[in-house]
Amino acid sequence: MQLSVKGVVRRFGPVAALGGVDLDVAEGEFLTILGPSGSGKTTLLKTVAGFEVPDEGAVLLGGEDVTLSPPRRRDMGMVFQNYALFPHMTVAQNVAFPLEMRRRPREEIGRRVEEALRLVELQAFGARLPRQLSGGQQQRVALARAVVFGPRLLLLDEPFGALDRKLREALQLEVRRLQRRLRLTTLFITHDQEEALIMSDRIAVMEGGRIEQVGPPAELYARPATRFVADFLGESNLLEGGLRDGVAAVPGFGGVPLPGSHPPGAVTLLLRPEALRLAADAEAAPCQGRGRVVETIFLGLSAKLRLRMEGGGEVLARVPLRPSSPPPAPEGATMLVGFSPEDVHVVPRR
Ligand SMILES: Nc1ncnc2c1ncn2[C@@H]1O[C@H](COP(=O)(O)OP(=O)(O)OP(=O)(O)O)[C@@H](O)[C@H]1O
Repeated sequence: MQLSVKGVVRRFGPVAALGGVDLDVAEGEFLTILGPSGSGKTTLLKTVAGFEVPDEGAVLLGGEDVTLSPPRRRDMGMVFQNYALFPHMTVAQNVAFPLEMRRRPREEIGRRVEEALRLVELQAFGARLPRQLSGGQQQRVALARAVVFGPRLLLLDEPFGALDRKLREALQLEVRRLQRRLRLTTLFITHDQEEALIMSDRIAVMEGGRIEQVGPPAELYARPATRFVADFLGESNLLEGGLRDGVAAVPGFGGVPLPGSHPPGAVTLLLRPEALRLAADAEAAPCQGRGRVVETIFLGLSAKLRLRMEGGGEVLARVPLRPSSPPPAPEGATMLVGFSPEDVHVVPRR
């Protein structure tokens, strides 16, 4: 169901955990709140869930003002990182719990629990106790319990935080498939930018109790609206330069002619590591400089190189590797570094 957060402020003494948040989540959308620790993600989620009452502003669910409704009236499904299952209840009893609370008929409960367990591929585990399951299986039970009653909204707060990487990746895809299949409007919280990029229809980047930018992953990655977003989402080279007549003077690279029109003055240019070309690959690049490799990190599919530019500054380059590629350049090597101005994004200043 459609969710609107309007001008929400939440203060804890002198701290404004939320400093005026506006956010719309469309019906069926998977929206991720991404931000560093302390940026206000959990406070925002709690406000939506009804565990926090905002000092100002409103929360609307399907157009209905629920700002003052208690959590149980909001009909939201929730999964938290440590949202423990009831340890003394079986898996099936855990999943049945929200239906029991709603006093659904026995026959319906049996049918829905079975359906929900099938959705998370745990139909054979109904009789087990939570402690007889792995961490990933427990989170799948929590997920089944969150969706079994057909919630109006699904809230996920770092639900994979405690799991190892492989399991995390498998569950990310599983949650996404389930969310699409049930067309559940979902608010997901993470501080992991990679996870946000993988899962979301849109991402809202939070910092200091405010939303810095909201948009589809590819848009935020390619055209961040602030320096913070550019830096937080993905890896970045943020080059400072002076702009005159459409050409930015960037240390290490000389003049960079910028596409589009920009007022003269100081500019910040974003250049993603994969936009940089090295050595022979850089020969045809319109913007060039020379750099000395100060660090090489082999990553399997690619290599990451940190280069100190002649003329000042450091850049990070990422070069794809094939099985037949020669090993990436060793530390100490000096090489041509180039890029094309089309791959540059001018980060707006505010
Ligand atoms: N109950 C509270 N009392 C006082 N301050 C609080 C309370 N809850 C949150 N805060 C403060 O509000 C700010 C936002 O906290 P919040 O937990 O929402 O951040 P977060 O982005 O979820 O962080 P994390 O990723 O570490 O969970 C922080 O400065 C935090 O210290």
